[in-house]
Amino acid sequence: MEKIIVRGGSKLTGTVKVEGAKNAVLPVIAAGLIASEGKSILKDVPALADVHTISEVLRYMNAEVNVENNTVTIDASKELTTEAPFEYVRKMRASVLVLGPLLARYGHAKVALPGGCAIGSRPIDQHLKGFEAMGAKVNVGNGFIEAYTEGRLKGARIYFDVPSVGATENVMMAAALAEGKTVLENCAKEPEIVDLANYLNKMGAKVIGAGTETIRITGVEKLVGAEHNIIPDRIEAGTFMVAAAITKGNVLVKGAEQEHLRSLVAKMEEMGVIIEEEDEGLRVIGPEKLKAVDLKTMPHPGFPTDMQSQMMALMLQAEGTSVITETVFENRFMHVEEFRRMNANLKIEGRSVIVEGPSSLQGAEVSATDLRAAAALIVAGLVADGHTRVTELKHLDRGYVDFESKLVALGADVERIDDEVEEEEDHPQTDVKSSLSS
Ligand SMILES: CC(=O)N[C@H]1[C@@H](OP(=O)(O)OP(=O)(O)OC[C@H]2O[C@@H](n3ccc(=O)[nH]c3=O)[C@H](O)[C@@H]2O)O[C@H](CO)[C@@H](O)[C@@H]1O
Ligand SMILES: C=C(OP(=O)(O)O)C(=O)O
Repeated sequence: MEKIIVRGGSKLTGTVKVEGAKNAVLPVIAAGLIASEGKSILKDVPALADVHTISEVLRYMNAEVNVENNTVTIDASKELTTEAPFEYVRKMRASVLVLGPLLARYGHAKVALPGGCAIGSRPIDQHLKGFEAMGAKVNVGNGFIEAYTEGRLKGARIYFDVPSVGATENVMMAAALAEGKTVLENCAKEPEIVDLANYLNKMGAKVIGAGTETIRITGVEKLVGAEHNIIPDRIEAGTFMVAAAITKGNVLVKGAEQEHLRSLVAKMEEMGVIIEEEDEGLRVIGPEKLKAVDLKTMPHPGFPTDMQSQMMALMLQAEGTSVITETVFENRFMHVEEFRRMNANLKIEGRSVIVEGPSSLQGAEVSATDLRAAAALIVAGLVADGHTRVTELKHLDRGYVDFESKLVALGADVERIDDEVEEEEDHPQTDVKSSLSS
């Protein structure tokens, strides 16, 4: 098993470039299924495990997908299979995003039920409610969701009970090929939804209002492949911003979009971090002392839940009591126990965590509980005394490209090793022959 070893104590300096956004590229690749003609060429695609998983899902469905040098080409013009088995959905929940495109194009889609995960139960009732409102019949049973419709989906007015990113995307894709007009209300407003709408529009869709509460879609009869550049990853950018701040460093995060990061920038500034907008991105300068703050995760433009664990690491270094309240996912505090192994002073109270800082963090063996927790533990390791060993790297690799190499380029002492090699070094196996002869 692989581990990342972090030796704390280095200040980060220099420049790091962010990749294309995982949460933008996954729905965009799923949307590639909707094009019955032409090829899509997607650029600035991050080389992530999740990108390979969603590409495998499309290939399973008979689409041609080529992933090379940050470019993905998709040709979905052949007849497609409309089912996605559990082996893919298990690896990556975003596989459910093929439901909308397939249902709209073929009137049928069957996808394994995603089930719960480490951060919460993550139901998909709002996706299904949207499809049903457009005339689909939906059956959930035997571990599958199956949706079908006679003829085309019909445009409808749909009010989401919660502003769900995935439901907004899935239903928006379905509505792009539906008959007539669809109005989606109480939509999620994340930048990744705007990116998906832009791609759909390049394919010939008529979507307006993405990024606001109300999205209006006029259905068209067919969509064709298009070229599209994926937006920069605001969560990867935010993670490096926190890494720079926690080490009292000075880092230019190239590609960080101030517009997408307002809530994070505001919170970090409240803590005393200096953040300057430059032509190429955001420069982050960590202060000698960080101030304690309170924060609450909320749908965009509120503070992103995907930055909650990294900010917890930063708060561990702040002077005083900080409170983090998680309102998006009901179980996204699994990393608290791992931070405690590093000597952090944290207390969970319902949906909040009370952080008493500054903690003198100590290196320990910790396990990544989800992908952001993986990054947060590594970031905490940058200021811990001694070695921090982070395991369960499959989570990290879902969402970060070359995380450790990028940190090393900024001056951190971080390496990925194979567990067995490390054990071999710690306890070299006795050479049986030489020990017998001695
Ligand atoms: C691939 C991707 O883009 N993942 C992001 C996406 O996940 P995802 O799209 O799964 O997250 P949602 O926005 O759907 O979830 C937000 C909240 O809505 C609830 N909910 C959602 C759907 C539904 O049908 N019913 C329901 O109750 C969820 O349980 C959760 O409490 O947005 C999350 C919230 O910003 C991020 O943490 C994830 O990184
Ligand atoms: C929770 C996340 O992603 P996903 O929805 O793909 O699990 C994340 O990116 O932090």
